[in-house]
Amino acid sequence: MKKIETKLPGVVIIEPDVHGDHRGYFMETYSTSNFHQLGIDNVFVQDNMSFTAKKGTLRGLHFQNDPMAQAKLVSCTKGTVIDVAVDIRKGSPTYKQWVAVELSEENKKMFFIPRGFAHGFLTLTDNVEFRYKVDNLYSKEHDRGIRYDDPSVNVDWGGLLNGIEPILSDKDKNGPTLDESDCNFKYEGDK
Ligand SMILES: Cc1cn([C@H]2C[C@H](O)[C@@H](COP(=O)(O)OP(=O)(O)O[C@H]3O[C@H](C)C(=O)[C@H](O)[C@H]3O)O2)c(=O)[nH]c1=O
Repeated sequence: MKKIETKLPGVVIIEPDVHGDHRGYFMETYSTSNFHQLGIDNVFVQDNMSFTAKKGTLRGLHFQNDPMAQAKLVSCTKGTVIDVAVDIRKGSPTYKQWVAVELSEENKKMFFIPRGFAHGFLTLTDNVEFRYKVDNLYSKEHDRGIRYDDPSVNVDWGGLLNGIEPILSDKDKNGPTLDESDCNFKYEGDK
């Protein structure tokens, strides 16, 4: 299992060891010991899975406010997405900066996003299966979203939107910018 740092401290890409043979392949996608070696000791308490039928659908940018903030370990097990994490911790040296990574059934990459970051993805294919582990339970009252096209964050979704609005939930379509939101994360040093 290999960890690749990004420009956002704590936000890392993980490449699992894939054991291929004539039948197909096997890989450990998570173990406490492997992740401890990577310096990730979050205790995951919930597994999620979403299915997105159409290419050009965007889910995000989402987070849960403290005290129900969630770190996420995400991967795409069918299809391909551009996955994005945004630093939304006021006072952080990388506040409002973002990183994007292509996750796919093909590349089997995983992406670890600590608490204090918004997360979202744009589907590049139809029939995307997206799976993730979170280290805090879902809390509807703490669930928040900010606009995928927040001009003060200025995420480059791979130039794939070219001004075409992606398929969005009503919540995401009408979401606030980060400055308009009641996001309550404060920077307390990089973990
Ligand atoms: C997140 C969540 C949602 N729900 C229910 C609430 C709604 O009735 C329904 C769909 O929720 P939502 O539209 O928020 O689903 P997504 O747009 O895929 O949201 C997710 O997408 C981005 C990419 C994320 O990183 C978050 O984990 C999550 O916010 O599932 C639950 O029952 N449990 C949950 O943990």
